[in-house]
Amino acid sequence: MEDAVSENAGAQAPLLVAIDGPAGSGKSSVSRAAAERLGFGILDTGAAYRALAWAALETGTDLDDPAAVEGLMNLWAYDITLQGEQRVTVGLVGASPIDVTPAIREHSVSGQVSRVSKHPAVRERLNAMFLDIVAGSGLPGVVIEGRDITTVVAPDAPVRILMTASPEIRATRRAGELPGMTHAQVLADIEARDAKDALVVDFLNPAPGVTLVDTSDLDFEQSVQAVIDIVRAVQGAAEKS
Ligand SMILES: Nc1ncnc2c1ncn2[C@@H]1O[C@H](COP(=O)(O)OP(=O)(O)O)[C@@H](O)[C@H]1O
Ligand SMILES: Nc1ccn([C@@H]2O[C@H](COP(=O)(O)OP(=O)(O)O)[C@@H](O)[C@H]2O)c(=O)n1
Repeated sequence: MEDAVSENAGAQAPLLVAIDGPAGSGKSSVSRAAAERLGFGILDTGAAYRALAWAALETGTDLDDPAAVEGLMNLWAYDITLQGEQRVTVGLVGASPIDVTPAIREHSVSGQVSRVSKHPAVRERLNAMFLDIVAGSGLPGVVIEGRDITTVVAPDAPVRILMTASPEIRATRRAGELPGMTHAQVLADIEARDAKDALVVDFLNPAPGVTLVDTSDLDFEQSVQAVIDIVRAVQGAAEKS
């Protein structure tokens, strides 16, 4: 990572587009489509928390023990693609990197991620890693999406968006992706995870200066366009000044 940063030391910093929001609001899919059309990269920060939880489960690390999780972070090498199909790899000392792209989306991991993401020291280290990845990307812009991106990770990003939707709508969207589960089960899962995550970060109310995009009544295309319009407006204003 350090090599990548120094190689790009002379390059202009990428335009940062920070997007927060709860599960099922459209953060990942809408951010990805908007980034592709803008020619930007996309950094899915949740994937790192998922990969860390996966690595902890894999190595028998106690997910509730911050020191143990930090110890694990000293031993892992994490990599994620910013463009094209998403690929996530984790290398643990002494082992070759493993492609964990599908594994980190499994229910067995999703249900455990909040246990590692609740530790402030772990968040701090991952947040620093996210900024390194963006700085070393060499891209004209990067959309970075996750739970506390607009407030903690990139509070100075030129574009900051909170993407929301009602819990019922979010559950309907997620249920469409999880054929084995009923709407009620998915809604219960989403509400439980919202409650746990909300103990650590407020991702339901926009901080000052953050633009709210409520996708409850927007279809996918309209949601992507809403993000692109906000980015273009900021780019236009920057060109004029
Ligand atoms: N505005 C929208 N209208 C309809 N479906 C949407 C919309 N935004 C996202 N989706 C769909 O909802 C599901 C969840 O979206 P996703 O991007 O994974 O949400 P998040 O990253 O916030 O958890 C996906 O299947 C996605 O295609
Ligand atoms: N910036 C972030 C991103 C994810 N996370 C944690 O990682 C989990 C998975 O994130 P995700 O973005 O993949 O989850 P979804 O919103 O896509 O379901 C969340 O439930 C949070 O516990 C976080 O704490 N901070």
